[in-house]
Amino acid sequence: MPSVQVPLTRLDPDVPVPSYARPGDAGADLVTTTDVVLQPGERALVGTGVAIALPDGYAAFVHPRSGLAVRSGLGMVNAPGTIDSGYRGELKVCLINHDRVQPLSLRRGDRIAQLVVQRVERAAFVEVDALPESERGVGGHGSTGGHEALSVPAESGAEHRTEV
Ligand SMILES: O=c1ccn([C@H]2C[C@H](O)[C@@H](COP(=O)(O)OP(=O)(O)OP(=O)(O)O)O2)c(=O)[nH]1
Ligand SMILES: [Mg+2]
Repeated sequence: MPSVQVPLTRLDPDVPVPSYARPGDAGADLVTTTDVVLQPGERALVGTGVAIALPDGYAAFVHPRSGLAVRSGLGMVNAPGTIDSGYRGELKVCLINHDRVQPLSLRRGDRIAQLVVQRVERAAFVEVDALPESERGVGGHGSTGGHEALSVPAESGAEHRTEV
């Protein structure tokens, strides 16, 4: 059951209105309006043919689709892309081919990304002399452990390991 109405215009009359593939889906699929071939490592900004007017207090996030990522290495350079509520331009997606070998071919109308609409807070950032203490404190970037199998062997030449 939709919980918010979002006015939408189609800048390309042939593209479908974004829709959720199944009940319970968080993302509504977006399509590319152009054919595009991406060489390994290449990126391209593609249009989706739609523009929206999100209500105040909402934002939308453009996420990659996992199937295309697994099958072809398709990703988004700036995932997730942030759509501001005041933005009235065409939703665009900055695609990238992460495959190291195979070029990736997309056809007009292919579903290339998904749009997740969310409520967002706007914060008042209040500068203080000292932050309140917390259990985590300044620990981050692996401070809770559990990733020993992923640590880079010393002989690999990695120079940027830091103790956390
Ligand atoms: O994947 C994306 C990301 C952004 N946008 C549009 C909507 C968003 O409201 C606007 C600005 O995006 P963002 O704030 O991420 O980019 P910026 O580099 O900060 O540009 P600006 O200075 O226009 O805010 O671009 C898209 O169409 N697709
Ligand atoms: Mg911005």
